[in-house]
Amino acid sequence: MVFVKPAFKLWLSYGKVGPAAWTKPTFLIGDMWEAMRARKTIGQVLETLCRKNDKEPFFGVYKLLKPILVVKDPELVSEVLVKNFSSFGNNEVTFDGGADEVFRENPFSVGLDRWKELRTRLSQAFSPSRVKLAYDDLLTSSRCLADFVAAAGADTSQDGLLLCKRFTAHASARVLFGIESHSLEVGSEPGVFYDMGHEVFNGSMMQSLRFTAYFFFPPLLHIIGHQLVDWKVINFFRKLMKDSIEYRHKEGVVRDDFVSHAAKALIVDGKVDEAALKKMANQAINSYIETFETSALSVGSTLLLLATHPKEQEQLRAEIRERVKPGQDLDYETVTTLPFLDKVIKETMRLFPPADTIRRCCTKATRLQSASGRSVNVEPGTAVYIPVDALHHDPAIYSHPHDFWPDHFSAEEIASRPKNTFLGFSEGPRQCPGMKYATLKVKTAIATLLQRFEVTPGEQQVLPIKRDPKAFIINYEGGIWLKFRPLP
Ligand code: HEM
Repeated sequence: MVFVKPAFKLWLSYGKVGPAAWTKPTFLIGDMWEAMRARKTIGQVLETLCRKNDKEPFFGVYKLLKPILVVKDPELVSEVLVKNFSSFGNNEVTFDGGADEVFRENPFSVGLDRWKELRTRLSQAFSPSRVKLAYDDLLTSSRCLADFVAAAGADTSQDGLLLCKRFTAHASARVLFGIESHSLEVGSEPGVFYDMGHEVFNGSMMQSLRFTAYFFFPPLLHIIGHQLVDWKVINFFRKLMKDSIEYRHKEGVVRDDFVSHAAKALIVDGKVDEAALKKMANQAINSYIETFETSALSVGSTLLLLATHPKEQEQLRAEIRERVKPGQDLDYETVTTLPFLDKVIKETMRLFPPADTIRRCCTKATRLQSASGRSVNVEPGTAVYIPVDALHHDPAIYSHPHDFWPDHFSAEEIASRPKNTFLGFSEGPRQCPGMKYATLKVKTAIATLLQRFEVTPGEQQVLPIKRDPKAFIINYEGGIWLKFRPLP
């Protein structure tokens, strides 16, 4: 009690966040209880609090006893994410030191000292020219997805999320590890490559507990262990990478792809350098984890929105058919320059962003001052949250905040709203380094499917679509159910 009361008064003691901009948290529990019980997502909890603090550029909340500054004014969002990186460069939870072997090689989870090195390495691996190299593999996987969908027949309502995860597993096996997986083989189970990706976020009770602790109460990880990625998964991928690189080296296989670029640094005197392999495999595992759920969900969400918006679906198909005649190949230049496809994908990510909250930690004392004159001193160690859902659904920013309205991404609408208010991949130096690759993957899959099928909601689809707060990243109540009718 002696400790708790002052902790709850902390925002007031900062003096600058006045009572109006300070929520009244539940004693000991704070403001995130509904998110902790999976009744709402964190993004939804923050969105409700943002509406209550409509006039405030920022406000204080509590996650258990931890005070968090929520910044919602677009100018200040830019300050935190882009302009004042020296004060807000760190993510909320960092894993430097002895923690999880894989996660401590991920720019997302390390402090600024290591971040730069890891980030540079990853940005090179996913540079625009390397992403272009991945296109043939992405197209092959998209065609396999279309064949897989066709085999089920027009009357079958298919589990859209499972389909999309099978697709990302297939694409990642080709692009990141240079192997063929069986995850889109008609009549077969999704296979071990899929299972390993699925296991990361849907593994044992202990894994789920660790992920929950990672988001809500990181000190608990010191007691229950930091190992977020199971050793079984890590060892599987390390061996896979080693075998793939050794095979190419022995057989003299030369392909201009991700794996060949990785292999160049790994073979020393005709043998695989084990230490370098570990690093490279950790990077590939992280990339597989980053892409497995997020890309699958982006493809699945886009298909669901197109299935429930036939007019937009038809408009998109007409755009594709105008550029690609029947029987003609969908090439890289075409996929990356279809304007309506680009709008549809961004609009899907606006309505249902896979990352609904961006969490930073202040590293250098600074002062945030809004144009309205309100200001707050932010001390090192303070957690700062950007409420992505609230910004994406704000009627002051988007003309049709709760509708599927691809024209939100027309040149006029973009010019009429403040910068950095679309945060599907975030903004600034920590913006998602896989953005170009993930976007290409989603676009290729959607364009390939729409060329061949009309998509409609399956009978089990729960409508209207609502997010399922129990999902680790994003899902919808009852899941995603789709039917694919072949087109002439
Ligand atoms: C549709 C798919 C994806 C979405 C929606 C997505 C979204 C995001 C978002 C919102 C962030 C947070 C950025 C921030 O903290 O400001 C992020 C970070 C990150 N993403 Fe992605 N991502 C996707 C796919 C990928 C892929 C394919 C990779 C593989 C390279 C990847 C690697 C990362 C990494 C390493 C970070 C941390 C970056 C840093 O802290 O510097 N993501 N992503």
